Amino acid sequence: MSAPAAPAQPRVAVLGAGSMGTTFAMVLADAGCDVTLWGRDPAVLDAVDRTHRNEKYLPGVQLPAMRGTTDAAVALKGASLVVVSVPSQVARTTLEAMKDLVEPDAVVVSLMKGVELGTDKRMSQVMAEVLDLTDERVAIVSGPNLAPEIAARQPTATVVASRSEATAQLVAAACSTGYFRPYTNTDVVGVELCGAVKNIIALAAGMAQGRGFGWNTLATVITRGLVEITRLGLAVGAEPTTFAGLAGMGDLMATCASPLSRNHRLGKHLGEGLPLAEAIEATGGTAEGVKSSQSVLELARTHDVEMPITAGVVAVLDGSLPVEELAATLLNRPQKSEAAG
Ligand SMILES: NC(=O)c1ccc[n+]([C@@H]2O[C@H](COP(=O)([O-])OP(=O)(O)OC[C@H]3O[C@@H](n4cnc5c(N)ncnc54)[C@H](O)[C@@H]3O)[C@@H](O)[C@H]2O)c1
Ligand SMILES: O=P(O)(O)OC[C@H](O)CO
Repeated sequence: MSAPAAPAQPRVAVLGAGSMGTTFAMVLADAGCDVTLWGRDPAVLDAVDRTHRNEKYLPGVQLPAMRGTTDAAVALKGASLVVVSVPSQVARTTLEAMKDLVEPDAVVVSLMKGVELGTDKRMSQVMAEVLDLTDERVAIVSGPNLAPEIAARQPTATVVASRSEATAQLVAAACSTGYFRPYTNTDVVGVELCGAVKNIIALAAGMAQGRGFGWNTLATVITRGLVEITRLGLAVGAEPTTFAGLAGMGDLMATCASPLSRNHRLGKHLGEGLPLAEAIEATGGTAEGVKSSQSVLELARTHDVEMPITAGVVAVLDGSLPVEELAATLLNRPQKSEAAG
């Protein structure tokens, strides 16, 4: 089956009116798409519809013209592209409630960077399962894409991945603007895993910063984090070239280094000694790594892949390892060759 043809001005439904859903809706509208943003909060969606502002998630940002609605039927009617941007752990229930409303040929795009708890499935797998999608109807957008910077229309690049190059090109064309440049890729597994696992590594980077450690430690966490991501990715069929790209090293650098990252901030709060519940409260927004660390570690165990940073983060989060002991736990493992990966 070939990829669906692109209409001149694609009608797009964006599901999830948080910081990334709203930001990507802005990119799509700037790129010339006819956009409807769906969310649950009537006050937020009413303001998006009437004044094109979302002060709750993107304070001070003037959005281009778009519709806002809490009615999924309104958003999905006639939409040839459906973009999903809810927290990963609610993707399945959100889509199940709407599955009869999605147009039969619509391409469904995930912005989500998580792995489902209980099933260890990536978001493209969850979407395909719930909506009964062929490969040609599934795409992922992932890269160094901190929403507040995109919303300020700062120069940004990303990766649009689909098993179908034609679908990736169609989605890339729909979101291409003077400040947002998508590259296509057919490695859905690699692009998606990079996006989910970098959040866990960013938690570790934040913990290191919260403990007062400097650049050497940060560079070590990033570099050895990439080794972990690569190990797991290769075990589940990712392409080796993806890890050095925007969705791999690119997103890892942005998320581990920037205080705009919720995962980084949450890790920092933990490193400074806040208990998990207080750290989550202080961070605000969705920090996917908290839950995905468990599913990623399970996935790693299923494939017999060693992920010491991920295991350490899980142990800190579940309270079995004090955050002050994380560094020593990682550094005191048996000596090994870097060439061993
Ligand atoms: N914010 C970023 O910089 C960024 C960038 C790239 C990708 N992402 C990814 O995008 C996804 C969404 O993140 P975000 O930053 O927009 O999160 P957010 O916390 O800003 O917003 C989450 C949105 O989901 C809604 N939501 C929460 N529970 C829900 C439920 N049960 N059913 C339906 N909707 C629900 C919230 O009301 C909110 O509108 C995540 O997977 C994240 O990793 C975020
Ligand atoms: O705020 P975070 O930690 O979810 O990171 C946002 C994006 O994924 C960065 O690319």
